[in-house]
Amino acid sequence: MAGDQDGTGRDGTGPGGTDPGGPEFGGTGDGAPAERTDAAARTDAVPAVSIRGLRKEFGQQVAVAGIDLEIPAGQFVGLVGPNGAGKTTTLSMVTGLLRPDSGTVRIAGHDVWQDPVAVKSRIGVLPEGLRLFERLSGRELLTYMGALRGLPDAEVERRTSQLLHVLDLAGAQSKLVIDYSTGMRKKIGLAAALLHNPEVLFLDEPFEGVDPVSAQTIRGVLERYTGSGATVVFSSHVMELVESLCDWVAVLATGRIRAHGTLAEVRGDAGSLQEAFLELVGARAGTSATAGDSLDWLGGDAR
Ligand SMILES: Nc1ncnc2c1ncn2[C@@H]1O[C@H](COP(=O)(O)OP(=O)(O)OP(=O)(O)O)[C@@H](O)[C@H]1O
Repeated sequence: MAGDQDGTGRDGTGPGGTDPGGPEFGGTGDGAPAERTDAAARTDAVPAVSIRGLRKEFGQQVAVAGIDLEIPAGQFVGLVGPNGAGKTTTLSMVTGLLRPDSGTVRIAGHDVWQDPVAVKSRIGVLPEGLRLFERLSGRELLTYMGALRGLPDAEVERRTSQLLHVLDLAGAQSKLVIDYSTGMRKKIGLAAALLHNPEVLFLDEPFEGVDPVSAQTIRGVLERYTGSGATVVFSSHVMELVESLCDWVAVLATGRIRAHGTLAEVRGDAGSLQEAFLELVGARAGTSATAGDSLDWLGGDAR
């Protein structure tokens, strides 16, 4: 019910005893905590993501119809919407992977298209349909990504070992990525996205195809990461997951933002986020019954 949570969507105890015990998410990772304090103070004032008039069409299809949204820093943010709502298109534009037709995006105050280097050093991305360097092993992939990010070798080695351990990939570290399962790919992709300790992490359906144990592990890592002041923005269709994880939610439908704010604000008087979501996206009453009638050939009675 509305108001039964403290708005954090988290109980503060962390996930089922998972103790990442290592990667200094949210810190500088280079032994400079004072810098991080300054950074945290800065991001208090500056939104993690600021979107203005964002629009994208594919031919006749308006995928994103002019979005304005400010995502506060230090939050666990869920971007939810039905199939085809424009979530992936929005995330692709926000992370600089797809050029918008119009509009601007700023990450921690930096324009994604005017200042791409500043933005890319501050973000981590786990995109939909993640493409990885398939012929590298998991460890080699992280080592390579660390080098691309310009991290010192010893630091890459340290972070890689810790991430592999925490994400339960240590046993598969020498296996080629092409031989990884769907869930393992998500986890190594997440490790690659976290390696440089970004300020804002964007995840497109991070829990899709992930078993409950791995989901809990990923959850633990992300909760630890946001707990230190970083921001996670993730897309999902799974309302229960969003409700249990997120501080802040934006609901997208037909390329437009239908609601945004804290979980309690978006849920309003509805019994659950799922109910609020169905109201917001205009789910048609009786849809399932109608579908049932039109499928009169389906099922045992029709044989
Ligand atoms: N490259 C493309 N070419 C043509 N149409 C596209 C392209 N990418 C997305 N679209 C269309 O834009 C709309 C938004 O798609 P998008 O993938 O952003 O939605 P989504 O909310 O991520 O959906 P889902 O939850 O099903 O992944 C859809 O109608 C889709 O068909």
